[in-house]
Order: sequence, then C-alpha cells, then structure tokens
Amino acid sequence: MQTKERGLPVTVITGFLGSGKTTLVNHILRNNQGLKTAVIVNEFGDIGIDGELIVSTDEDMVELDNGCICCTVRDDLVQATLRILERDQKVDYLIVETTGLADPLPVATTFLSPELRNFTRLDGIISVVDAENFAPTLFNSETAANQIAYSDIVLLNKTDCVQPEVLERLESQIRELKEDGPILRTAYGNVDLRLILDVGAFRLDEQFDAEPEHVHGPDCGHDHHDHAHHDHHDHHDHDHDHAHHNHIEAEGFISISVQAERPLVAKKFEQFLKNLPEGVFRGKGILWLAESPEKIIFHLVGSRIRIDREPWEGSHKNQAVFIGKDFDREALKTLWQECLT
Ligand SMILES: Nc1nc2c(ncn2[C@@H]2O[C@H](COP(=O)(O)OP(=O)(O)OP(=O)(O)O)[C@@H](O)[C@H]2O)c(=O)[nH]1
Repeated sequence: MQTKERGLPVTVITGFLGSGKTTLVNHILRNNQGLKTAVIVNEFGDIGIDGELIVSTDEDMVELDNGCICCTVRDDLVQATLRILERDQKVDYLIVETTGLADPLPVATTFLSPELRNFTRLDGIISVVDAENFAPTLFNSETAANQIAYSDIVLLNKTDCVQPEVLERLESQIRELKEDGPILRTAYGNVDLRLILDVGAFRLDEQFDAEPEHVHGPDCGHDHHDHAHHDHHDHHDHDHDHAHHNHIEAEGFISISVQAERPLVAKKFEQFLKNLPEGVFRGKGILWLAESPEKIIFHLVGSRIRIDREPWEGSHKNQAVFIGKDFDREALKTLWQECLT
C-alpha cells in the first residue's frame, strides 16, 4: 500500500453496542498481511475491557480515556493520532473503533480538522450492524440510526444467528436509512479486507453540502451538522467540556462498572445473569470464578451470552461493565456483590 503521499489512511469502525466491532478489529489485525496497523479504541464505561480483548497488545493499540469519542474525548483522539504519526516506526494504517454509542460523524470529521487533515486520509466509515438484535426502533436511538446513515460501508454481521429472510428484511431496513453503498454480510466480521480497507469509500459530498475548499470540520466557527443531509443532533450548540454532555444521556443510556479482587461463585453468577435488571443490553468482562482455573471472557448482547476461557496472565481479578437504557444500577450492584465469595 502506498500511503506516503496521501497521508495515513484511517478507517472508523462504528456500530451499536455488541454488534461486533472489536471482533472485526481482531479480524483486521490477524489478516492485514504485514501492514503496520495502529488501533485507537474508545469505550463507554469506566473500565476499559476492549484493551484486553483486542489481539494486538503491543504499543500499536491506544485506549482513549473514558468518555465519548464523539464528544468529550475529541482532543484526545487528535493527540493520540498525532503521537502515532510521530512514531519512528512508520504506521501504514489507522483503525479507530468507537464506542457502541458514538456518533461517527464528529469522529470522522476530526480527521478533516486543521490539526490532522494534512497528515491523514479518511478512507471510510464502516458500520457494523448486529443481524440478531438490530431493529430500526432499537432503543429509539438516533445515534444507532446515524451510525448507519453516516457510514460508507455496512457490515451486516452475525449472519450465523438469523435466517436468510431476516437478512433480506434487515437489508431493506438499512436501505431506508442509507440509500446506497455496499452492505456486506459477515459472520464474526469475516470479510475480505480488500473490500473494506484502503477503498477510498469516504465521500465528502455525501456527508456535507460543502464546497471542497471548505470542509466543515469540528473546528469550524459554525455548526457543520446543519449541513448534513439527515436530521442530526447538534454537537456544537453546547459545551464539550462537561462529562457526557449529551446524546448518550439524552437517549437514556447508562453504564455501571463492577470489579472485585476476590472470585465469583459460578452458580450465583448464573443467577445474577438470570436476574439482571430490565434495560441491560450489553455486558462484557473478565471474570474470575472460584470453580475455574482459567480466565473467563464474558459477553452479553441482548439475550445472548458468550463465555470464552483463556489462561490467566498476571493477577486474577473480576472486571465487568454493563450498559443499557435506564436500568436500576443499584440493583445490579447489589446482585453483583451477592455473587462474590
Ligand atoms: N454469533 C456471532 N457472534 C458474534 C459475531 N460477531 C461478534 N460476535 C460476538 O458478539 C459479542 C460482542 O462482540 P464485540 O466484537 O465485542 O462487539 P462490539 O461491537 O465491539 O461491542 P461494544 O464495543 O461493547 O459495543 C462477542 O461475544 C462476539 O464473540 C457473529 O458474527 N456471530
């Protein structure tokens, strides 16, 4: 890949909670044929779990401090990208994985801002859609709709979980949010990387009614979102400094992080999962069960739970994040405490 004269190519991976973004990042890192790929990850929740779940554990992965990448941590994204660009060892490609609740457009426009636009080239925004859980009315979330509407390529993921007729219906629903651009069907993010990386998919004119000379980046004096084709909430009418200003709170999404230095009782944890407060949609964590010598990687998405096992490296711990809409955080905390030995 020739990146020298064009700036560092950047692909932004967006998609709702648990749709398979980290799984896709891992697929990319395993199959990028020797390209030096840096990854910037941003998570919703106080504890970063993705850092543990991404296959690259070397210095090429940067976890942004918690906060929403499209709101409060935009400057961190600029700084992290500049640091990657300044490294002695040249990086060929940059992947940015947003939280499942981020609006992709402000993230994308960060790469068109004066600080970055001469050094980076936004290749495309990929939206991962969960075929098992997606519905146009899912949580009535404008953010979830924007993740599709503002993408260049849609990956309709988890095709292994649904029947072909469901995929047909979902494609029509996606088309209502986004008229054109590829919709690629995937299981576990397994896609030919030539279809999604370095494809020059990002089309400025599709996202903005702007003259090419005047890109409405995040640092413009006026609100670039007014120019978007789709109705969109305004990121620039309010202060970016206060924590989680925002579309996330406005849509009622909350998270709780739990951790412990002692193990969980497996049977009690099973009960915990059965009794989770209504509204919890996503959970992920590293678990230490009293009954297991191995580290447990735990995922909950909608009603599906997945448990994987790995050998422990380092000290044993319990760390989990639960995300959902307007759920009873105190109740969840109490239930969690009851699972501990
Ligand atoms: N059956 C099935 N499971 C999948 C597929 N892709 C991902 N998963 C599982 O879905 C869960 C969530 O996957 P992640 O890749 O962590 O999702 P994410 O979008 O990064 O999640 P957040 O960052 O929390 O929003 C994990 O248990 C994955 O193994 C798929 O195509 N089929």
